Amino acid sequence: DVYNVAAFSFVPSRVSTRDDRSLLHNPRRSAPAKSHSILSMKATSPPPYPVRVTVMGGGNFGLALASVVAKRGVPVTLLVRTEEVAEEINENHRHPRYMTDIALPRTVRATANKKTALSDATYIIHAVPVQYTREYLATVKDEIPANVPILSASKGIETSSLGFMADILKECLGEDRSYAFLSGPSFAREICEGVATAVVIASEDLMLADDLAELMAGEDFAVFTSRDVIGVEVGGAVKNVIAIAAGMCEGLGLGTNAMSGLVTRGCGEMRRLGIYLGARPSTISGLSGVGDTFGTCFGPLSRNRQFGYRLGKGETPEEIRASMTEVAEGVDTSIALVKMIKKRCKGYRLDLKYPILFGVAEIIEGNMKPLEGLKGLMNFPTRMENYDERF
Ligand SMILES: NC(=O)c1ccc[n+]([C@@H]2O[C@H](COP(=O)([O-])OP(=O)(O)OC[C@H]3O[C@@H](n4cnc5c(N)ncnc54)[C@H](O)[C@@H]3O)[C@@H](O)[C@H]2O)c1
Ligand SMILES: O=P(O)(O)OC[C@H](O)CO
Repeated sequence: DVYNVAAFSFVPSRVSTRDDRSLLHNPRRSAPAKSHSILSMKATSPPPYPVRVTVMGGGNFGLALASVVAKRGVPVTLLVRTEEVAEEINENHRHPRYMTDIALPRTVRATANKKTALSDATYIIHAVPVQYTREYLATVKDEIPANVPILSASKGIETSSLGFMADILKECLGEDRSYAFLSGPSFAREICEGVATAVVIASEDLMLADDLAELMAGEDFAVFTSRDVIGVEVGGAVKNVIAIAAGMCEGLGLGTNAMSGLVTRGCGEMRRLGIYLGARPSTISGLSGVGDTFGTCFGPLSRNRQFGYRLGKGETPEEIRASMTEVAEGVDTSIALVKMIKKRCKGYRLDLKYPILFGVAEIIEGNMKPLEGLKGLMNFPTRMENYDERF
């Protein structure tokens, strides 16, 4: 499996005692109950200082990150929305709705009591989808102790404010605490199965990023750090929109040439926007940018890609939305992205600078069919290939 062989090189050298079998893709992962059998559930040593982690959001990614922390031997509490879900997790070590075939580490404890979950947390991980975040934070804000750092794992742009997670968190929880942002190709299911995963944690407070990396890194979870918050956030938001386009490409029955061209041009739009907003180009080329775009566009697990695939097959955005039980962040983010680009990027004919991002938004809004979008991209005037120009 080329992806996983490549992933070996991401594992930091200090992790030398790993059992390499636990890093391999599990071909039997679709088999229920045994799907995580190659997981080495043993905890590695916890940090030599007292730490308690609380994860807000008991969806797929909240479960995955709670598992990562628990496997490091660190006490972790999952804050879920109902006592019924909490009881199910505490008694049967499974979530009743998300990844129901995955057995969580037994040390993951769940509660619906905000005070119990948050009052003594050393770090709080936020894994609630972007569009619900503001409303969610209003309900927990009073229980979050001052100064506790927050690690956000959500990817996207809020439709109401056109802000990234960094903007929303600072507005809702204040500018005084430190924030960090985890991103990169990291499907919840593969994390839970112990398949090798490499992510990046970005923070303006590099010591916080280092501490979180130290806390979370393990034999199957490599963590890199960065100071480039905007770069990491642009990648996380844009890659989901490119994945919708890639799914459409697949749904329309196009080939490898089309898919490769589309994803490369999409990454070019990501780079152009990132540079415009102050990102480092190398961040866009890294795990949270091009890396996550590859994982989301080419792998089978992405909900955004699945959304696009169904669009390509002829379903309407409304039909797909109504039938999806999980969040595909790229859908709302595509609309927000276009508005944000129009608001923040100077220059004219921005639709020609970001044809894929603008095209996906038009299709999601029902103004264009996927095939028309494709024809529009193919009928573009001849021009230089240049991803560095800002506008
Ligand atoms: N699933 C993954 O593999 C993955 C990987 C990396 C990043 N992410 C990101 O993590 C974030 C969370 O995604 P997920 O996959 O866990 O989502 P999900 O669809 O699995 O779960 C949704 C979560 O949102 C909560 N929720 C639903 N409606 C809500 C509401 N009105 N108010 C408050 N909470 C509500 C649910 O209780 C649940 O915890 C997203 O931004 C996603 O892009 C996901
Ligand atoms: O399933 P998706 O499309 O939300 O993607 C999940 C993660 O962002 C992959 O890194």
